[in-house]
Amino acid sequence: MPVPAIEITNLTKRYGDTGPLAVDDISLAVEPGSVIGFLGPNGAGKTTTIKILAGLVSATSGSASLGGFDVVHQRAAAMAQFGAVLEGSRNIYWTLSSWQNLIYFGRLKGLRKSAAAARAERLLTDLDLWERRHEKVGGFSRGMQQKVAIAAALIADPAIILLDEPTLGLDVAATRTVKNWIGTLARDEGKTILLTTHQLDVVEELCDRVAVISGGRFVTDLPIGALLSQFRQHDHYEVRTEARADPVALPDGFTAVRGDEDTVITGHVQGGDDLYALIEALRAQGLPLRSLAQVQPNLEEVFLSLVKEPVNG
Ligand SMILES: Nc1ncnc2c1ncn2[C@@H]1O[C@H](COP(=O)(O)OP(=O)(O)OP(=O)(O)O)[C@@H](O)[C@H]1O
Repeated sequence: MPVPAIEITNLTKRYGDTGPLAVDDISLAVEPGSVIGFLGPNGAGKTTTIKILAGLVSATSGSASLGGFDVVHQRAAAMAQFGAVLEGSRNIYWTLSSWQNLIYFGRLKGLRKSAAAARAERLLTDLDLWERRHEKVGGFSRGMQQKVAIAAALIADPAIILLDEPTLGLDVAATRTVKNWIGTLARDEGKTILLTTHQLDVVEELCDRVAVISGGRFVTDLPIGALLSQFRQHDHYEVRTEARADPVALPDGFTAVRGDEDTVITGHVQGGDDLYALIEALRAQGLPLRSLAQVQPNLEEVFLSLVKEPVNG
């Protein structure tokens, strides 16, 4: 791999002298131009890790670097590598307009006024905010404010973008806009993006790779396809038959739920024999086979089983 865009080595964080480990010896190397989803339940250590990368929290031990620059020992160079939108913190000034915010953050990042203005125009146009650039951000909807926050993080055109819950609290339309925009930044502009989210459809759509953290430790770190295929070793089938008052007798491993129209039977099938046994059982009870489909787990199912039962990454 070329120099990783984001590198974390044996990183540990304990808040206070006696608190539990919020981050417990994690290591990660993210290839330039990739999008990595950082997933985990509440309190898993995601925000702490991002704050260490952003230079806002100091690590207890281990190291972190951005674009090859150590966030502690080469702080200025490391800080110039990224833009961040952090969860729950107000990343922009609500009493200023989006235009004023972007110029302010551009100047703060060391841009000349003309460069900041050119970049702000492009970002606000891309995000459909150009017409309203002189309105105060405080009067914007949550989705528009989030778009301005992301634009502010991108004002100096950083190579690395850290996004903590970028779609939190957004409605469907605003989520779609932000999601599309993250996709464009990754695909067309080659940015390296690390994002945390509890919205797994966001991860499934945008990420090349997923690292799942639980209790401060990585549970797994895999390309998204590999992660899903771990759960496809056994085919999961859904079979529909008619809804009857009597319970349906099923071979082991299958469960039935009776709806108004159909009875839906689901189960993991480890070979053709399992499926034949089910079909034979239905036939013996005079139940017609209305449909038979192979169903794939979605990322949410995968994530929940990872947190419950670790697999090797
Ligand atoms: N400033 C702090 N002082 C003390 N403990 C903290 C502090 N910030 C976080 N923690 C603790 O560190 C652990 C990890 O928290 P962190 O915010 O990193 O998790 P997270 O994965 O981002 O969770 P969420 O999905 O809820 O945002 C938690 O046990 C949390 O209570």
